[in-house]
Amino acid sequence: MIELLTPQEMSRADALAMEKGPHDGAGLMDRAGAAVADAVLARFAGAAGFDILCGPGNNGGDGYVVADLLRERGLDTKVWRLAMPRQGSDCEAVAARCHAECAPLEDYRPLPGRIAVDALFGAGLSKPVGGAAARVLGSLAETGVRVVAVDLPSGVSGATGQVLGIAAPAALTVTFFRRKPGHLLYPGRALCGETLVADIGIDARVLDEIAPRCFVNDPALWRAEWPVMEPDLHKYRRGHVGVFSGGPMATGAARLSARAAARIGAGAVTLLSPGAALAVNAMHLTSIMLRRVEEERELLEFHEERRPKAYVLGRVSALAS
Ligand SMILES: NC(=O)C1=CN([C@@H]2O[C@H](COP(=O)(O)OP(=O)(O)OC[C@H]3O[C@@H](n4cnc5c(N)ncnc54)[C@H](O)[C@@H]3O)[C@@H](O)[C@H]2O)[C@@H](O)CC1
Ligand SMILES: [K+]
Repeated sequence: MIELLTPQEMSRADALAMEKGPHDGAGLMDRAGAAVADAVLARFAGAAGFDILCGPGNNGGDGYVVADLLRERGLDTKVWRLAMPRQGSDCEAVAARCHAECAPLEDYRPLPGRIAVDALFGAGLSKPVGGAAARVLGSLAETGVRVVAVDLPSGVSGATGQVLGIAAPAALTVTFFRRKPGHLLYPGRALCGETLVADIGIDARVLDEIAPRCFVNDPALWRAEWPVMEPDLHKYRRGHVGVFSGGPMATGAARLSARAAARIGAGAVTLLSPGAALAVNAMHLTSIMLRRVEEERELLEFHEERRPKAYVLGRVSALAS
């Protein structure tokens, strides 16, 4: 089963990992930034340059690490900061040792051919994006500059996938440890582009304490509950379903229900049809059986004979008593 973590659960995972070691906050951030830089280089090494858009929190901290690593490679790299790093944060520590050139975010203009690394907000997004950040994200979306999002496209809620204010679509999103619901739920899912999950050295055992309640809808989640057919199973042991049809002008829902019952594994399905609709139903049925049931007596006869396990009836079903 693949766990999904809400932003709060992810913060707890970070905190537990720091508590248990071996990496402290800045160490995890170094690994997160390195994972993003590796992904950027693997796909966009030939870009004209790299603009790293950094917010004031730890998402921005990942951005400073990316900027330093790309700069060390001799690549044209520039940091555009929305605000100074939050005091006392891991972001502040990594920003202090970042050697990339820094400029205010409001002076940033997207240039074709360059890559924008979006490290404005991640798990800590707490209100709709406005001001300079919103203008920049809007201009990224308009110019179609390729964006690599750190953790999540800024503006996308990790909890719900909803956009708070504005978000720029990313070509690639690199997230850490586990995905968040916002990576899978629309519109976040579409805004993330390709999503990579990087191992940043958090021990999976932290999940025992967090006890996540949300998982990727994958066969591993429900395969154990899937009914297994024994080799000697036959249709008379898989239940019979009776489906009531309406009159000649109201037969569709009943046939859809009958097909659905057959598809989910009923051994036999009988469509119980008023006489006037028999021909209409017969025209459309192959493996579903058809039987005239118009009066209570006919239903009782069918019931005695076939002992169905379930009946499906809708608004148009009616019997003459
Ligand atoms: N050491 C750590 O804590 C690690 C954190 N990681 C990164 O840290 C991120 C989470 O960091 P934070 O919890 O600091 O949160 P963020 O950096 O996502 O954002 C929090 C900051 O942004 C401000 N903010 C939030 N929404 C805003 C808005 N709409 N407009 C203007 N300002 C806004 C908040 O006031 C706060 O200063 C993750 O997404 C991940 O990228 C990873 O590097 C792993 C290690
Ligand atoms: K981001």
